[in-house]
Amino acid sequence: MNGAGTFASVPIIDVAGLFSGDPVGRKAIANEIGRAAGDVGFFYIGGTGFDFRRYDDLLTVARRFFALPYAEKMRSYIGFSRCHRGYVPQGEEGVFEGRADLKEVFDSALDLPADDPDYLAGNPMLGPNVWPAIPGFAQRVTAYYDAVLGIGRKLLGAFAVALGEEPDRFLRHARKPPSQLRLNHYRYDPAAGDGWVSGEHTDYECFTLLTATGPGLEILGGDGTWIDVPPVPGTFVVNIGDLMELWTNGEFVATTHRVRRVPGERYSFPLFFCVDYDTVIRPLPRFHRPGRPIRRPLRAGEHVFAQTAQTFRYLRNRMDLGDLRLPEGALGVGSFGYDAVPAH
Ligand SMILES: O=C(O)CCC(=O)C(=O)O
Ligand SMILES: [Fe+2]
Repeated sequence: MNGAGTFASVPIIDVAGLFSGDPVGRKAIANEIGRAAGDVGFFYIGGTGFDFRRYDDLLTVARRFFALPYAEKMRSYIGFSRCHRGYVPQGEEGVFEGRADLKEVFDSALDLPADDPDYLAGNPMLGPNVWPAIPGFAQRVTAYYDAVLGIGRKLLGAFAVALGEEPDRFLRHARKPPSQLRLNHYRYDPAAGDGWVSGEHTDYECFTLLTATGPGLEILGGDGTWIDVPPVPGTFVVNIGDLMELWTNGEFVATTHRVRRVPGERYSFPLFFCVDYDTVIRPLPRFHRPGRPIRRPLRAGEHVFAQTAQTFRYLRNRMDLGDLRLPEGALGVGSFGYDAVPAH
């Protein structure tokens, strides 16, 4: 935790130059991205060239899926998958204080064949997706995933440049990463009062690229106040996750965030950009600074899985039964992010 100061707003960065051939322009944008990643841990990116019809298409099939009867959705239940794919009913996932989030989710990730060697070897995050029987669902989820992953690769290169590293410093570890795309559905409940529908947390991976249908996302400022991060048309919200915070020894910060209840139904689509499962993440030597303890290394996929296992009911049950153990040296939830005390 770098004890970052206060920030009043979340910057919007036009990243079009990252996709052009001009190295000077690319460096300037990378530096802007690096500043936002260090000061706030959250920023918007525009100018990505992303065709937002892919977002509309994804939203259409997400609506269709979540409108199915519960029993039908449960045919894709995540607990049936051996690599954490499928439907997450409300009550399945909870981050803090034992209270479950008030949302339902569909989880997908890199879609590997059933004979993938890591899957066959029992890797808990790598393997095939689960697809519900909705026409176009698999195609639209995949089209969105591939396009946004491509933008993520550009960003990962820009982070390296901003940090003074070789452009492929992180990218060379992103060959077969278990990056997840989540479809979050927050149902509208007129009887419910104020409060949050997704508890405060940091994201576990390198960084997240998010689209959403409306406001509700809030991030924790260094002074303990919550700041609104509503969607801005034509942009993605980007936020730093635990692994990038670790790699930079706290130079980039995995900012704590949560989702507030809003008067209406809400969908959001975070893509959590990860690196390869077995990548050992240890703080880069340039961030070994006086007064900043050097954090312990973690394996990328093991960290993501350990956090997941502590927050999903079906995995906690397996641990209770002794069928599953947390990886050696796994951290508890909430081990990253600002040290600020939240003002509730
Ligand atoms: O719904 C949102 O805007 C954010 C969701 C989120 O933070 C998450 O899924 O990790
Ligand atoms: Fe999140």
